[in-house]
Amino acid sequence: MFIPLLALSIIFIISIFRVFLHHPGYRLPPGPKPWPIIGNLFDMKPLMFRYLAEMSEVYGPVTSLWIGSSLSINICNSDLAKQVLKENDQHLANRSRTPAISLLTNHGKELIWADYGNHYIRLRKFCNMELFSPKSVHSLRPIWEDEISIMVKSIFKDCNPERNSVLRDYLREAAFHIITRIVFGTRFANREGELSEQGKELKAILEDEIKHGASLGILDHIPWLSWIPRLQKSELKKHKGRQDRLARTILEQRRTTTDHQQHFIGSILKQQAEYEFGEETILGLIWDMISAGADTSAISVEWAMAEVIKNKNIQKRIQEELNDVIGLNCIITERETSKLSYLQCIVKEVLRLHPPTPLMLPHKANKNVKIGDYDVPRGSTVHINIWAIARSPENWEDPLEFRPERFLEEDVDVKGHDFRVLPFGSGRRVCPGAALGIDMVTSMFGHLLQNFHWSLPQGVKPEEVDMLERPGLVTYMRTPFQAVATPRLPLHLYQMGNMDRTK
Ligand code: HEM
Repeated sequence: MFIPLLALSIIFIISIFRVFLHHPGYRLPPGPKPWPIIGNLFDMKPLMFRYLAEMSEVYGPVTSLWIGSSLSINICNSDLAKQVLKENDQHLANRSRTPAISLLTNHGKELIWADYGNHYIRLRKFCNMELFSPKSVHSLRPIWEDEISIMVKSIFKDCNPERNSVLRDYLREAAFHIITRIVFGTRFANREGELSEQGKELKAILEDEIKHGASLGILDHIPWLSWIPRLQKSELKKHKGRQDRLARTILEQRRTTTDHQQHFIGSILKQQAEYEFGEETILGLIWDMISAGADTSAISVEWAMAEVIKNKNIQKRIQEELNDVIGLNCIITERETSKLSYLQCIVKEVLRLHPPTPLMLPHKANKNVKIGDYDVPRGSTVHINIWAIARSPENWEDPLEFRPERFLEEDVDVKGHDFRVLPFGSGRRVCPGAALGIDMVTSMFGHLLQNFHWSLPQGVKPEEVDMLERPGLVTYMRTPFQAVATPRLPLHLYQMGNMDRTK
């Protein structure tokens, strides 16, 4: 009895020391008072970006929270975001990893969770030059056009005025096949949607990934208590083993087949020697691309559909544009996308109002820096609340209104150059898949609106649609959005192959 009590007292005293005296002489941003050991853990809310936005109304645009004994600095203002992502970018480009993420990524041996340094710079160069160059993104287009055509046919098959479509089911299915084809160069299902054994395993792993990524035990936030065994550790190790086994098998199969299609594994294997990739890095890169690429696009299209279907005038205007530019006897191709200016504005507006990663990904300071009037000590985590910044009345007129026209009135970049709207982040760690993401979202959304007229389910009023988010690193709508689809093109077009449906 005496020894546990003594141990607890020592932990208590150390924690007080760590929370209150750890950063003497620093002027830290204001925030709610932390408790010993746990810091502000009990202040945390499932929708953290909403809570942090409320907190900034009380304490100001830069605030701090103690998560256990880790300091988290939260930015809710576009000028301060610029200080983080532009002026101090080099010193704030590391990543904060929970123990679970460290285990799944071998302490950041891949790209997304790697700290900024030689390994990261090499990988990032490879991504920018090889995987996401404009030429590569362009050559991947047939993959997503084919998958979108399969999605349209599947919605058409299920069309029935009595039946509500759960859009997320179609979008996730399409995004899964697009991203796995882009990465592996293989479709893991037949045209009827029946998954192969590898496809089933891939899907199961991705479902588990969400579960593991989201399951942050309280102890995970208190790094200096890392000696206490974590219950989920063995489960995480099992998950990682399963991931590696599957990716290794597919990698070996791809190594021995020659094809001329563009896909990520092909580029990785071709450049492996030049960029000195070890197996660990290749496997990590594969899972990075799949996890970063699939949900973000499906989420954006689901939000876009909800906003447009709620607002009949916007749906009417976009369909008029589609009629004028493309007509009713063929479907959109890449050639026309650039002429669909209202469609592009809708995509920008949805990324402004509903960024799929509202707090981006956590950055970490590798040096003491100053942001605004405050110190950001080395080792602290920095979150940029891009959700709050894009809804700030300081930056936007009627910020909560979904009004795509604002982007017709002002040409605003959404790929990291305008700090009022940062759905892809900015600076060194800006999303390398931004152009691909925008193209995929524009294409999916455009096809859905060109092929079908959409209405809310019988009896549902626009104001009754649940526009809250589901908690997580990426934010789907809390309630899967449902709508009724009615075909608007000549029926024979839904039966054709993708190529035959174009002009
Ligand atoms: C609508 C679609 C997308 C959105 C909104 C989005 C958004 C973001 C954001 C906010 C970040 C974090 C930036 C930061 O921490 O500073 C990020 C990072 C990343 N994204 Fe995307 N993304 C999208 C699509 C994609 C796609 C399609 C891919 C690849 C197939 C991709 C791959 C990545 C990778 C690898 C990173 C990590 C970059 C790094 O740490 O250096 N993303 N993305």
